[in-house]
Amino acid sequence: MHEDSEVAVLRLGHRPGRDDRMTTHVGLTARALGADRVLFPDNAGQSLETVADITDRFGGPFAAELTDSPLGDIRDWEGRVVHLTMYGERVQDVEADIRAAHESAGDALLLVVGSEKVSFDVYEEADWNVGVTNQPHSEVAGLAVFLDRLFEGRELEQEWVDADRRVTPMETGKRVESVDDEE
Ligand SMILES: C[S@@+](CC[C@H](N)C(=O)[O-])C[C@H]1O[C@@H](n2cnc3c(N)ncnc32)[C@H](O)[C@@H]1O
Repeated sequence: MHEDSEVAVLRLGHRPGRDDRMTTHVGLTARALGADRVLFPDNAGQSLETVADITDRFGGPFAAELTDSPLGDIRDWEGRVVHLTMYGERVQDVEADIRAAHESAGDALLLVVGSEKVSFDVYEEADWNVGVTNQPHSEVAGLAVFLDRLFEGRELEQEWVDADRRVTPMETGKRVESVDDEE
């Protein structure tokens, strides 16, 4: 979480039309919950634009990029690869090892989430295949729980820089303030 070693999220696969909102939400969730960067497949340009727009307005640092070689990105990753899958080891059993690799050993993490069927190569390339429960659900939910476990809740306190606007938390109602108006 903007510490020394990076946490990046790779969205594997994107079916235009059907996956538009899910791919965008993978990026928004990665940003909101402490990842440094998201990599989208190169047919997900609309999701990239949306995430970049949110980052412009609500702050960063956060990077969104397209990749034409997601499997190559996994193979060439200089760090450790965590693949989120309902078939994997239980997150509560492996989170401490993953956290130690990231925080103590300083390994960059690539968190991989799928859309449709994920090829077996990914299971083999991953350092950890991790299940957030071993029940089928969603890449967005799996990513959110995993990031919160990885950062042990510290991501909820993060400061946002270069934001144009900021939400003021309220018991009732909605308030969004321009950052320039306050400073
Ligand atoms: C809708 S699922 C489809 C998975 C596909 N049927 C397969 O065999 O890989 C899309 C993605 O959600 C994530 N996902 C779904 N359930 C999960 C779970 N229980 N734990 C972790 N990730 C999960 C995985 O990243 C998965 O690739």
